[in-house]
Amino acid sequence: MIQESTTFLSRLEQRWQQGHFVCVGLDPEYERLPAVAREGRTLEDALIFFACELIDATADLVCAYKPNSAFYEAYGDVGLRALAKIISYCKTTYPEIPIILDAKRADIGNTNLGYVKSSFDLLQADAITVHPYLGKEALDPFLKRQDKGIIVLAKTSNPGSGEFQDLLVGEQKEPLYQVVARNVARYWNNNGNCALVVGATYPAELKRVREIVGDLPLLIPGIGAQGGDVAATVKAGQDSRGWGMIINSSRAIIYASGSADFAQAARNATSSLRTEINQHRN
Ligand SMILES: O=c1ccn([C@@H]2O[C@H](COP(=O)(O)O)[C@@H](O)[C@H]2O)c(=O)[nH]1
Repeated sequence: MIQESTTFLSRLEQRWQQGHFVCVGLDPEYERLPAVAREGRTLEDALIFFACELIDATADLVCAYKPNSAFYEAYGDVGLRALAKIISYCKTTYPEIPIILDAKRADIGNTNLGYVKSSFDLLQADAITVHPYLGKEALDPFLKRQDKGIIVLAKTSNPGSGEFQDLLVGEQKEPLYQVVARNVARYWNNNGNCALVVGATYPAELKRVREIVGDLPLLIPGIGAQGGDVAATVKAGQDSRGWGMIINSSRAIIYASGSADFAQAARNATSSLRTEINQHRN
């Protein structure tokens, strides 16, 4: 039996209630880390130091953290150990803040059991991003985890996302991303643990997804380095309560300064984004 107060969604809602909608993306590239993080440290320790300093500097301002596994996998065992330690640090120090592992997993059912084990049971992430291409049946091992968040790609933020996602499909000739959004909200969310990814770079599509899915949570990347507009994002993305948004920014926050003051600069950038978001909420 899962205690409702410990689920991904309940913790997210507690953060929203306090006006927190920014998700800081923890996507470190060693070469871009400030000298103060690199000097005198191993690669593993530098990644950990950088991320934990960012977490300490922003924890009172965010609704979630989102490490993208690619940035850690790129460093092999060292990176994966760093990722595990960063997640463990955050969960121990700030247990109220959910951690989204951006890994865009999904395979056939029994292979997904491996992904579920590695992301939720070993790494202890609270939510994971998955792609919908294999369908609900295959994703069941993820969807069964009532305590976790299953965040399905619908309309991604990249310039070429329309190649497949905008294809008109089915009897209604609807864009594929809208069919994904509807199916996830209607048929996949039996455990109340689903969310969708919709890029801030597509505010019209974001608005349409919000109309389709009601109050389902939306992870919205594309603010900051990708140029998404905050006002348009909030207008289109907020739910009936003025909540429902996990607005991610990675590079614009974590590299706000390349110097010793990087953590304070990240705090300032997070705080400005938080203020701007709240200015545009109903
Ligand atoms: O549609 C998507 C899905 C995921 N992402 C990821 O979010 C961050 C964005 O980083 P920025 O530095 O703020 O651009 C990154 O991890 C992406 O892989 C996305 O951008 N768009």
